[in-house]
Amino acid sequence: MWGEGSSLNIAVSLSVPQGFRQPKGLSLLLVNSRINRNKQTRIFMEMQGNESPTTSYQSTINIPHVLTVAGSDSGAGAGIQADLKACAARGVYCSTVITAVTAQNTVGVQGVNVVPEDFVAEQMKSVLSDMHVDVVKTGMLPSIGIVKILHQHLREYPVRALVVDPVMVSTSGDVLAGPSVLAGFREELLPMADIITPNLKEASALLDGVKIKTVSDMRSAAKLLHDMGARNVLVKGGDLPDSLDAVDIFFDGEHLYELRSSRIKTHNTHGTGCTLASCIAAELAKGASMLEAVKVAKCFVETALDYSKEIFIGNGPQGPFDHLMKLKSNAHNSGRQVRFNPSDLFLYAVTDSGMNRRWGHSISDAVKAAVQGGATIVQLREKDIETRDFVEAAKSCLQICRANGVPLLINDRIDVALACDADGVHIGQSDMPARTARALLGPEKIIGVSCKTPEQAEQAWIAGADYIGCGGVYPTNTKANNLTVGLDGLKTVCLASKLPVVAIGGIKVSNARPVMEIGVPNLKGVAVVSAIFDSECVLTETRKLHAVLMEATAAVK
Ligand SMILES: Cc1ncc(COP(=O)(O)OP(=O)(O)O)c(N)n1
Ligand SMILES: Cc1ncsc1CCOP(=O)(O)O
Ligand SMILES: [Mg+2]
Repeated sequence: MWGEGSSLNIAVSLSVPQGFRQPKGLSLLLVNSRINRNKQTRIFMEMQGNESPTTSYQSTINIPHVLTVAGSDSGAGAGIQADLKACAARGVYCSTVITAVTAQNTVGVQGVNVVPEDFVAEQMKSVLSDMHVDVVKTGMLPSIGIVKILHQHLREYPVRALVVDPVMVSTSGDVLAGPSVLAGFREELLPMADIITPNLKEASALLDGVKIKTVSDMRSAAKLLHDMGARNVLVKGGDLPDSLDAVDIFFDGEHLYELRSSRIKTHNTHGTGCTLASCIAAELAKGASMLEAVKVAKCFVETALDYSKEIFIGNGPQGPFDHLMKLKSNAHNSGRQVRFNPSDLFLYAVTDSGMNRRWGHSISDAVKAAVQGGATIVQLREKDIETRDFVEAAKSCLQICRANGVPLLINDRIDVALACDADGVHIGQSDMPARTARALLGPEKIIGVSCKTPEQAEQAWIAGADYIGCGGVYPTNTKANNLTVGLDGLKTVCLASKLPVVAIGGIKVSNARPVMEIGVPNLKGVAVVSAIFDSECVLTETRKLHAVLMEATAAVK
């Protein structure tokens, strides 16, 4: 149902009368648009041309849509309520088929009332026969009959992807689906699932009680579940004993990925599984690849957990977290499709207003030349510019960068990054903490942090950064009082860092090669200011540096 590179689900269909052919000189004109009751944007178009009369036709754009088939949680931390909030936070429409109503709070599950099977079927038909659903996500499926109904409906109304969260036991330990449902999962749902997201207990139950106690066990479990028919498997290691990190294993049938992040110390974890699966579904509905969807979903959950550490709802041991309160991400509106690719760090161009003034270059002309010369990422480091001018310059640079598929980051200024919807920020040890920047920017934006020591690199990773900048590798005049760490210091930080690294400080055509050749796989490139911007022809200097980096990488391989 789902494949890498599936396109975004914006379909514009134009219905014209049978036998209609567009006459010469006739054009389509968008004259009006509005959202109707069925969440479709209706676009009214008119045919205009020499010939009269003018004819009106209608066209539709579908909004990404997830259907969740799950149980209701009266405490609203998990189940249908979590799914609705997760989809809303990710900017996706969510319809619901309720399979059971639970009386539940932060203490546990006090009661379960299973919805009659024929009424589950009726809800499913109502939604699927009327609305365009991109992705179906399943949660609590309390009976084998309901599993079968779901199976039948998915055959009758195929969707682009099926995300199966095999809910069996609540976080409080209450059983939500008995052993008979297990057979249904194995026989009916796994072979249809584009991804299945079991926790350790669920993975073990699906595999006839096999013990899963280590990351290596998780890897084997992911492979076995894949063999049972699921196209992709995410085994969640939240319950892994003695693990300081949150480790999940993702297997796409070919590659195993170990997705690691720091474990967030909080009791407010009720509903994380439902939220994660719904976020994956939402990202798939928007057109992301499976791995990208999983990574964004994991980052979203971590950020929400971190910012809900202090909230207090209910008196039980496991509270809900807040999907929306402090996550003000507008990233789903962003023009970039891909979040962050470490290879973007290859030739990292950092602007400097003083240098541009000296050579009579505008910021956008300098950025354009750098991008044309081969820069793979751009950072606007404008230390002495009015905020208003900064935002304007950033907007025009963003257009240039977007047109060339190059990410644009803002140095220091999270407000400017938000104002122009830049792709991310670069922050130093005395700038805003990376964790706070992440909460403000949301899970999709790129965050880079300057680090000179292994400890700082560890902290950057814990805080949710995407890469680190390490330097000054060589002495520099561009940044005052900057400690030089040298090639050895760079290597030490790279070896300690779980994140990709870009080297910075005094790097130019004549000395870039030894940097690229330090022989550490996570050193992904060099960041330069004066080497390219302190020159009359930014294009030529960038090209020269690009050639040196290419040679150095070819020699290393
Ligand atoms: C890629 C990259 N690495 C390091 C820095 C330095 O950032 P910071 O330490 O915050 O210093 P300023 O650049 O703000 O003076 C960077 N900008 N980019
Ligand atoms: C911003 C920064 N951070 C560490 S060194 C440095 C300046 C790099 O500039 P240049 O490439 O001109 O040496
Ligand atoms: Mg800074």
